[in-house]
Amino acid sequence: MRLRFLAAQQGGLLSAGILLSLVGTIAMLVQPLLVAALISALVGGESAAAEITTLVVLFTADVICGAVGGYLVARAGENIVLDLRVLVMRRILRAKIPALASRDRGDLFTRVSADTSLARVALSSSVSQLATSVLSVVGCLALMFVLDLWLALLSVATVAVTSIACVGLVKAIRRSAVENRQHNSDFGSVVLSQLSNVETIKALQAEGDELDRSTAQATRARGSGLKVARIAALLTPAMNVGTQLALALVIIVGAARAGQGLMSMDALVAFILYVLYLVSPLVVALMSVSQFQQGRAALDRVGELNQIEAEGFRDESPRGEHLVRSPVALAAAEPADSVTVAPAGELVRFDGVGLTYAGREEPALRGLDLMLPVRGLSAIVGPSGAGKSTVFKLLERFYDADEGTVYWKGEDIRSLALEDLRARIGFVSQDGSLTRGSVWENLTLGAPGTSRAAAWDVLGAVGLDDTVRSLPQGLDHVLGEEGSGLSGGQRQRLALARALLRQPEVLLLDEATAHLDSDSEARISTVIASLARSMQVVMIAHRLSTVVGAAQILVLEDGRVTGTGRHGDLMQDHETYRRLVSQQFEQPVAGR
Ligand SMILES: Nc1ncnc2c1ncn2[C@@H]1O[C@H](COP(=O)(O)OP(=O)(O)OP(=O)(O)O)[C@@H](O)[C@H]1O
Repeated sequence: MRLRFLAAQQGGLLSAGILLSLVGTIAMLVQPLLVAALISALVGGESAAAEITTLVVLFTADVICGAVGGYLVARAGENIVLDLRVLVMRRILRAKIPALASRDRGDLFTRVSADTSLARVALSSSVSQLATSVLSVVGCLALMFVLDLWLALLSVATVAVTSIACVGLVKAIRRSAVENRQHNSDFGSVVLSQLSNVETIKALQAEGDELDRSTAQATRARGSGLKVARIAALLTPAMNVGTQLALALVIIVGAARAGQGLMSMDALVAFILYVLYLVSPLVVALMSVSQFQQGRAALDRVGELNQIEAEGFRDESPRGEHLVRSPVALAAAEPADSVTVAPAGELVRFDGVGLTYAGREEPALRGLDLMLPVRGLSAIVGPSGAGKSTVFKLLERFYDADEGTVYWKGEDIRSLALEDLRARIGFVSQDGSLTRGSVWENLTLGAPGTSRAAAWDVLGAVGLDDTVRSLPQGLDHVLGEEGSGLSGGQRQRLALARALLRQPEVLLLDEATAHLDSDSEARISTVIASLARSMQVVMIAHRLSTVVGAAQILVLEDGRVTGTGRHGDLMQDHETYRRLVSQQFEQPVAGR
């Protein structure tokens, strides 16, 4: 799998770190033997300078190798997390909208943040800990056997019985930890949705209910966390009981053997030190196997994101700067020998287009036909749920039609490179969709090469220049989450300016004037009318006062276009349009 590759890429760093840690472990393992030699020298009244010097050297090597090795392994681990997160975020940001829509946002968030961290542990520190602790255990045992066979057999038997009991505990910890991670992920989902809807929660005075909801999830997470803690709390004492038992037996039997002259006192001291050394690496070895398995499970969860269906971009990592149309880029992108040619003046055509969203029985669009010319103002009106926004989503290719074809200048849009198609479309959604960051960052998102002068021009065009000048840091003023700090109308005008900076051929406005007061609306209407002289502007509008001047109004009902024409024609011929208009104006609006 590609993700495992990431660990391989850090192989050099990891191996160096593990190797150094192993050297440190060997330096530690030899120390009891030197202590024995030191005791023997001191008891025999000989000079112990050599033993003391070697002990100091070994101790220093143990500390330095352990520290540097640990750092290198941690560094490799952090590199792995970074690579993993970049890989996964690239996949998520390039994912097809339907593939993302079917997933829980909290679950995605946990996978990208918490699971990548767990995967780091599996691929770095647990591997290193396992290697050093296995070496410690094997080394201790081997040296114990060298020192005294019978005492070693006795210790191994005692420690083995305890270890078998502990393996059961480690498995139980793993099961509960998996459950705990799921509970934490569920808690994260609830918190995410509450943070996104905090104003609605307040307006509905539902703080109490929502607090109950997040508390319930947090309580579940606490429950499973405590379960992990309870079992983990048993593990070290269980291992300690085994060691104390082994130690007691070693002291009793060892002293007896030393008394009988079967082993020396200094060997007994060294042996006791090895018994003491044995416990901690044994616990660490057991825990690292469990961590490794948990990390592998997390890695699989992260790896599964790699299966999310991605959109087909020509460029491996598309960035706005390559995509914003310049006259040169545009000329190059025009199909030279296009087989299909659009009728003169035609920009977009929907031909018998149908779409049913996943999980829905009723189609959102059915056999929809429409044509958008290269210039002019078009308006899409119709009752709620008629399919107006879906038309935009198909044109942006967030979704592909189940039946029929959408054409761009006579070419099936599925045959165009996505980056070329989207570079030609400006889109302003109902909420403006701003993000945390400065006005400048929001404005130039998708148009990174923009000059300050061009930015002021476009802000002036949407009537936002004075507002931005009055902000404490002007263009560099930092907005809060989702553009908070600006009014709804100002956010929409900033989003409109951002779309205009990309010099689109078609501008899609999904109720983009919905939040404007009549003054701002009049200003924007003037801007839109002048834009429509050089490009196609399509407005979805519930406020029909904004569309009466449109060159064509398309009435959508139940996923079909049931009428096309100017306001005056539709007032005469189209009953639904007349009804929509009369619902908004006390007196039916006179035809133009
Ligand atoms: N992502 C989606 N998944 C499932 N169904 C959807 C999705 N988006 C829209 N729909 C459904 O498709 C139909 C058309 O939706 P669409 O948003 O295009 O209507 P609309 O005319 O823009 O409505 P409104 O004026 O209320 O915004 C509706 O029945 C809606 O519930």
